[in-house]
Amino acid sequence: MDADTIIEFAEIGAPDEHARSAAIELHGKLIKPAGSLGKLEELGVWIAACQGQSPPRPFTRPRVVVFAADHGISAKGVSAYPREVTGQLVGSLLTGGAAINVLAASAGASVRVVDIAVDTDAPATRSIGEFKVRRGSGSIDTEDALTDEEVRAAIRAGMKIADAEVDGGADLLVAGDLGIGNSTPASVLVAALTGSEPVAVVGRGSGIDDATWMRKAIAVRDGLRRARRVLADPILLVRTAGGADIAAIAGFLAQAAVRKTPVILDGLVAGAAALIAEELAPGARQWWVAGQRGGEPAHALLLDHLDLEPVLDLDIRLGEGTGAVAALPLLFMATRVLAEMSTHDQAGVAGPLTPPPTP
Ligand SMILES: Cc1cc2ncn([C@H]3O[C@H](COP(=O)(O)O)[C@@H](O)[C@H]3O)c2cc1C
Ligand SMILES: O=C(O)c1cccnc1
Repeated sequence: MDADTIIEFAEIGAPDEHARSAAIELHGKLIKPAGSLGKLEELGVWIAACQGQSPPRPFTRPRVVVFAADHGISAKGVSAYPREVTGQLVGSLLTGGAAINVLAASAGASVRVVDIAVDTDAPATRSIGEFKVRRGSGSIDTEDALTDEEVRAAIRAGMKIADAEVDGGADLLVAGDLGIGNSTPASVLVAALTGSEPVAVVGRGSGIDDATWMRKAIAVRDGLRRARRVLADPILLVRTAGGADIAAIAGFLAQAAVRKTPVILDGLVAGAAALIAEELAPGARQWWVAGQRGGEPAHALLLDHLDLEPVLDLDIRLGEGTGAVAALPLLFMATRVLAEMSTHDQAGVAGPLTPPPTP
């Protein structure tokens, strides 16, 4: 095997305990009753621990990378949209008209689009095809999504992109997905890794009707039958029942943790990739926060499995990274509270009558 296709992650270290304690202590000194900023305090403490310093530095380069791929299963009528929409949407992301462009611009993040496996010659995808590992993918109800070589290339691509982003100064990462039909493989992976039945994971995806839901449930059932045979091997699992976008996102999320860079997780599809990433690089989840609770049933299952409590409850079920970026303003606030608020001493404001118990 080519050295470039061996998938190995450095051991995942935990976020810094000293910085965590220092941030908790600092929260107790700021001019507010201890704990009164609720979850914003917990988020700030987590960010300090990830950065290894208290107070944490306000983010300067939050970055969204959207991974686009086609899915063979879309030919089985599991989506509300035809497959060619994926390539068309890539064009929209590049010209700035997609949901993620608008949310990211509002929240102060920049967006990069990567064509990992879009089956098109459109100029838009050609120009971003540097990491392309194939065109499309196999129909996971009857065949593997990818070959062994392809799945490794996709994971490596995600790892390299995470490295390049961190080396380029990104201090907070989001992975987004784009691929008509991709909620089907994502649902299969969640069912496989959480031990759930098909009916518990099949959601409405891009807005499917009842007849489409039935076809999707059958596709998930058949995909799950194949996936369960390879459950013990995460690379084989994503090869069998995932896709190139999911594989690349898994590599990206695991490598972000290796690089000690915090991540906001998006919805079902990025979340399914997060399950794979946690299998590949145990402990990676310590570097992730869940942006919001989405509307897909499998999303709730995967968050439980990763033991992540979402910051928000917005019912976003789009993908593209939107559910993650929606929580970004809160992470900015949580960081700046620690970095910029005055302490009682600095402000000359008297503290509580009796000092609060140390947490
Ligand atoms: C206009 C449009 C924009 C999107 N942005 C993300 N998705 C999301 O929905 C699709 C997955 O749902 P399903 O499995 O039902 O096809 C993917 O493209 C995903 O990225 C979109 C879907 C559409 C139609
Ligand atoms: O939650 C998601 O990530 C999602 C849900 C439906 C369709 N595409 C993505």
